[in-house]
Amino acid sequence: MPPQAPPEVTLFEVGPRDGLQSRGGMVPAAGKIALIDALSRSGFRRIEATSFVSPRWVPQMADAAEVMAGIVRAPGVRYAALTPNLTGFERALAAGCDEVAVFASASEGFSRANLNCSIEDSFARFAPVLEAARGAGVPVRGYLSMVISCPFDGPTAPGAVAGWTRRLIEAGCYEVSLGDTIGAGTPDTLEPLLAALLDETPPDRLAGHFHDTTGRAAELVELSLERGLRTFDASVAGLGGCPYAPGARGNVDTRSVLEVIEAYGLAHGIDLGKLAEAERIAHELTSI
Ligand SMILES: CC(C)(COP(=O)([O-])OP(=O)([O-])OC[C@H]1O[C@@H](n2cnc3c(N)ncnc32)[C@H](O)[C@@H]1OP(=O)([O-])[O-])[C@@H](O)C(=O)NCCC(=O)NCCSC(=O)C[C@@](C)(O)CC(=O)[O-]
Repeated sequence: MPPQAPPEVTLFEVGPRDGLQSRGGMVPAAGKIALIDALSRSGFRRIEATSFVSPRWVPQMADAAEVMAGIVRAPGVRYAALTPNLTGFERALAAGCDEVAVFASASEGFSRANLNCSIEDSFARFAPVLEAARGAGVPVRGYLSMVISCPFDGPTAPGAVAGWTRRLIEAGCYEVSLGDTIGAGTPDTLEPLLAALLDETPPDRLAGHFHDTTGRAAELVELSLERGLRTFDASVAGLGGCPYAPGARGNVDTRSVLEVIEAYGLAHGIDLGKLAEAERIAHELTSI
């Protein structure tokens, strides 16, 4: 096979975490491990493997440590996990995660539903995570949910998203992933949001995290690419949803993001043949 060009766009594969966290049936750890290993073989360099959250809140991720212990760690791949508080960070560190993520909401309603606290209080919980991560040399990603609209609070003001994004970066996150958690976005609503964000934050500190509820996520990736973003979250076979966001559907399918990237003539570094094997496993797991 000819050598692939170095990636110009980074795919952050979130299927094993975002894709499997809200399934009614419990996917066994062995199935999650097989999926992550197939994604590693496909060429992803950033894979969100699991989350170290409360098992009372998200029982589907209770096996986080077992999953991390079982995967084959491919060289050059960063295996990431969500950590909402210091307990989560300590568990993730013990499990050998290469990076962690704190996750905030741009809307108060979802912050309370997902984290059981206000947005401001969630930042207070993240502070010790960021401090401990700095001490341990672990990079921290930030997520911001409901950047377009929230099922509890309605449309989100672009200025508020820009402000919380700045706060995450100032707190020490190397990048902020912009979550259209319920897939409400259209190019018309994303355009003013990106304008507000890019006024204060450079595009290389932002990632697009789109859900494909209305089938328009590919258009949002296109617009983001045109505005300079080069990192996108996506989920193998379009797995996904969020247990605390009514109406959230699957993340944008990884393959459809790759198609957009290719249409723009940009390199992504993923082997589409090997991705098919990961897709087969994803379909098998979701038929459980
Ligand atoms: C933040 C809390 C813990 C607050 O939950 P709480 O109930 O307010 O806090 P607590 O401190 O009282 O903890 C409750 C219980 O969980 C335990 N606990 C506490 N923390 C941990 C931990 N890290 N690991 C393991 N156990 C933990 C703690 O010890 C206690 O155990 P008990 O005494 O009842 O036996 C809870 O609300 C929580 O875990 N929320 C996570 C919800 C979640 O994972 N949602 C999905 C991910 S976000 C998402 O999908 C959106 C995203 C990122 O994809 C972007 C987008 O699309 O927008």
